[in-house]
Amino acid sequence: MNTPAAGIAPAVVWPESLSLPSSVTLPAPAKLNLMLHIVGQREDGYHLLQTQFQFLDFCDQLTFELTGEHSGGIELISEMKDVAAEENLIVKAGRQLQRCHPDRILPDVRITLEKRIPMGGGVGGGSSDCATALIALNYLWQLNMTVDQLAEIGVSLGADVPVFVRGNAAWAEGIGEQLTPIYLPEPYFVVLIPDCHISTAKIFSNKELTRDSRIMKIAPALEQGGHNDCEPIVRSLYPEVDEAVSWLAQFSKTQMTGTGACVFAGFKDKETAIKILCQKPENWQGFVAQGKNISPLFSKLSEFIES
Ligand SMILES: C[C@](O)(CO)[C@H](O)COP(=O)(O)OP(=O)(O)OC[C@H]1O[C@@H](n2ccc(N)nc2=O)[C@H](O)[C@@H]1O
Ligand SMILES: Nc1ncnc2c1ncn2[C@@H]1O[C@H](COP(=O)(O)OP(=O)(O)OP(=O)(O)O)[C@@H](O)[C@H]1O
Repeated sequence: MNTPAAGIAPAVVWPESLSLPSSVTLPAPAKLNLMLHIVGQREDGYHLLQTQFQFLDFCDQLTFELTGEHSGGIELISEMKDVAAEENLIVKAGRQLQRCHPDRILPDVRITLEKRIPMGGGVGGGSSDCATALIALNYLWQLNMTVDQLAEIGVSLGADVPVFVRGNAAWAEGIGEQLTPIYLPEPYFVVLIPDCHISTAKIFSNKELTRDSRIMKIAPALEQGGHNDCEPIVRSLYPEVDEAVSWLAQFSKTQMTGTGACVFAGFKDKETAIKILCQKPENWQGFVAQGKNISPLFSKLSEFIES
């Protein structure tokens, strides 16, 4: 019998405890929404979605160092100029964990962020940084919180945080937090980064947005794939995105991820993907990365399991 190319997967099991060195560098992977259907809206304005998330082996890097002090300090070193440290989702993650343990003075931590994931690109960089901070600090501060508790904190910081906390490619419903682990083919994606920063809230509040896509069952959705309901709005508002989709679509089925701006197409082998990326207009930005069903963060942390 042939194994299907896509289906429901077992959830990864995070180790209960890990002995991490006092200075450790961990990845925060980007994600793609391989389809994004909007099927309704909640009373609080949040949209009900059906989406497939897959991770990319294209990551920010976060280095965590325990400084030896115990004064509640979380220092963030980053080149992100337009987001104040206390507004950064990494520091917010740490503050939430501190708030959950008011009776403990947790060790001070210095976090250095090496940012590679384009901001506001629909590839989830902020959410992923946030999730890596939640997972890493849970181990480093020996809080023993469960993945469910971390995912609950995560969703209060951003709708996309839980998928990064849980670590599986996923079929997502609700506002993106009801997750079913899945496996999918792991192609090499050409990802183009149009030169525009798109606000998620702005796209979700657009009157013209389709909000009544037909609700799909998981099996046909995994088999048939889908489209992105935000794409027509974004293409009409941002000519850079429209051009990028039209260009990449010459080579393969192309879609936008999340609320944009990045657009992607998948290819079976890396060489083909690189060859296509090399043909893009010189002033465009982009990269090639492989789709991953298990988060690169989980894979990296597994190296620290004591045998
Ligand atoms: C578009 C996706 O990237 C798909 O994965 C996510 O749904 C967006 O997730 P995110 O960036 O973590 O979004 P959040 O920071 O939680 O929300 C930003 C804004 O987008 C709108 N929003 C977000 C998610 C959602 N399901 N419905 C919404 O209407 C809300 O106005 C919210 O204020
Ligand atoms: N560590 C962080 N990295 C990136 N953005 C952050 C971070 N912390 C806070 N932010 C804020 O979050 C906003 C959205 O960031 P992000 O790059 O995750 O967008 P996105 O890729 O469109 O996300 P999504 O696909 O989840 O909608 C940024 O404009 C920034 O103001």
